[in-house]
Amino acid sequence: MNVLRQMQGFFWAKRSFLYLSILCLAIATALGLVTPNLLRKLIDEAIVPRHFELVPALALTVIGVVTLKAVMQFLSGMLGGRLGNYLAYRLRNGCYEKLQVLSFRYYDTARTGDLMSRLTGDLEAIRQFIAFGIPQILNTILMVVFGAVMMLSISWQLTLATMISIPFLVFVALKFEGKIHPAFQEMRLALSALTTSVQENITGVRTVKSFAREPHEVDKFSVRNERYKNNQIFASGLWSRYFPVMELLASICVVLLLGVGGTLVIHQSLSLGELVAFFSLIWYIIGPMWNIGYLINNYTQSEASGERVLELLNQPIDVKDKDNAVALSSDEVKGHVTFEHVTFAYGNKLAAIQDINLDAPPGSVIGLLGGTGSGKSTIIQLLMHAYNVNSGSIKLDGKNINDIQVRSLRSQIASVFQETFLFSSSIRNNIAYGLKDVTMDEIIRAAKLAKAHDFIMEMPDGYDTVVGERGMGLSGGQKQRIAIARALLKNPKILILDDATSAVDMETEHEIQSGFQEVMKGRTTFIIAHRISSLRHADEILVLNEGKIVQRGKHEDLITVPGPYQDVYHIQYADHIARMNGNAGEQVSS
Ligand SMILES: Nc1ncnc2c1ncn2[C@@H]1O[C@H](COP(=O)(O)OP(=O)(O)OP(=O)(O)O)[C@@H](O)[C@H]1O
Repeated sequence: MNVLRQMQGFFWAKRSFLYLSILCLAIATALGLVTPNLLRKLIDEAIVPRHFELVPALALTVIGVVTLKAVMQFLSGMLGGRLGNYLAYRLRNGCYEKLQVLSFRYYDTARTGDLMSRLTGDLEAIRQFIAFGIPQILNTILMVVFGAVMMLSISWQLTLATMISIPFLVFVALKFEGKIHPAFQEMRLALSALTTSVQENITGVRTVKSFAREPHEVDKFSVRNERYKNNQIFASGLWSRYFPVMELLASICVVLLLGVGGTLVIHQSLSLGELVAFFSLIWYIIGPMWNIGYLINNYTQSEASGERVLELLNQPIDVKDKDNAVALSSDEVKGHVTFEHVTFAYGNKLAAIQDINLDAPPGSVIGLLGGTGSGKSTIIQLLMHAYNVNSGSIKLDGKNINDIQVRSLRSQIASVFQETFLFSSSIRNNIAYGLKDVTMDEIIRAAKLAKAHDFIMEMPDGYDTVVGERGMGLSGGQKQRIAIARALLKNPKILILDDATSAVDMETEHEIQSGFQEVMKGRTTFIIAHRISSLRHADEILVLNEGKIVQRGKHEDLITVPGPYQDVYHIQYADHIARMNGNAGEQVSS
């Protein structure tokens, strides 16, 4: 119930549906009680005293009542269904919006399959509970209460006899629930493992195929499929045992009532009509008992689903705008970036970067070089305010980025990452991603600068060619060039190239970089690269090792001093250096 209270905001606007649905349900349940009474009348006042002229009117009344009850049930179901759908719709939107604002820190540990199941399976469980679960629970309560009152008004002795069987029925129902609940949970886990297999297999299809691991994947899937099948067999075994046991208990109750009721009729303390009416009321009490296990199960499952959805909705946002955060105006931003003693660690891990200082005046190019895990990408992530720094400060034009609206800050930055993500849409839309009012000419200009225009024009539909999910159908280099075009089109004040040209050949890298020279003018650019050729024109190169800056300076200076930069230079330019030395040797000897 606490879960429902917390979700109130999502369905409160349509609460009238809930009230009307409950009202219709109460009317339908109450109308259900009229039929046994009419039966009693029919037997005691028409059939036994042989007043057959009353039969047509009573029969018509029964039909009228049953029809009205059906209409009420329909309305209750329809209104409940609408409310359930409305709530699920609002929650789905709410969850999706939340996913957009959650910080990177959340995504560092989030699992795709888990999030998908919250947005699908869990939301469906909540919808079902609101649409059918709540009406069923209320229906059960109303049936038991109305039925018991009515029974008591007919015969307290028979009511007592009925009540004797109830503890047994409830006991069996609860025992069953105790077994079926874990079985369902196990089934859900097995299904989740099964879907994860499929998801990972499809996502990682290239890796699977390149390692020829198809048989292993098939085996893995078979094991999980088997586990799911066994769970289902176990659960259906439980169900198939449950109903016969309940039926047996109910039949014993009916036999008992026949005995007691028959005796009362013989001794004329009960009329025949009353006995028949009582029998049709028994199901008012026993019927709901059959469902009690299912209802409890349904309730606990939906509550668990509700908690999982609420956990996502209530997830704290790590990086968010301060109340007085300012919005940047593109015309005023110059792009002067400074890091002052910045230290940062992911979660409880060791610091990923330590005491980083840098000054990137507007229009300058900063190169970042360092081994794997040395902290290059972390510096960039912090500049985009993906995480909050642990200590120190990052400033843009002298303003601490903590005081700038996150979206406004990011709108000044365009990045091209190592891995390019393309949406399954046209190339044109992928290049113009996130930008409104972009002309085709601008898109083509950006694509030309990124050296993407020619290969796009060779594609069947040119810029309208739809690329597959994650850019399937394009080479790594082509994807990267589209990403570069996307970044250039954004016309940012700060450009980030995180190993941006790693997937293109040296020649194309050179071509793209000469394109960059032009577009980088007036923009502060950060280049992360493993190739010295990408960094050599930078105004300052920072060499990182284990999160610390170990060398800094210009290419020409860095190659002259012993250190990691010179080492990398020697490795990458071994041929060139050998040639130079050879020439020098020749000159000396000649
Ligand atoms: N999202 C994350 N969660 C936890 N730790 C992380 C995360 N990203 C990076 N790290 C850790 O932070 C350190 C610095 O990583 P970073 O990605 O900045 O290195 P890098 O120099 O860019 O490496 P590469 O050249 O391989 O991309 C590493 O020890 C890495 O394991």
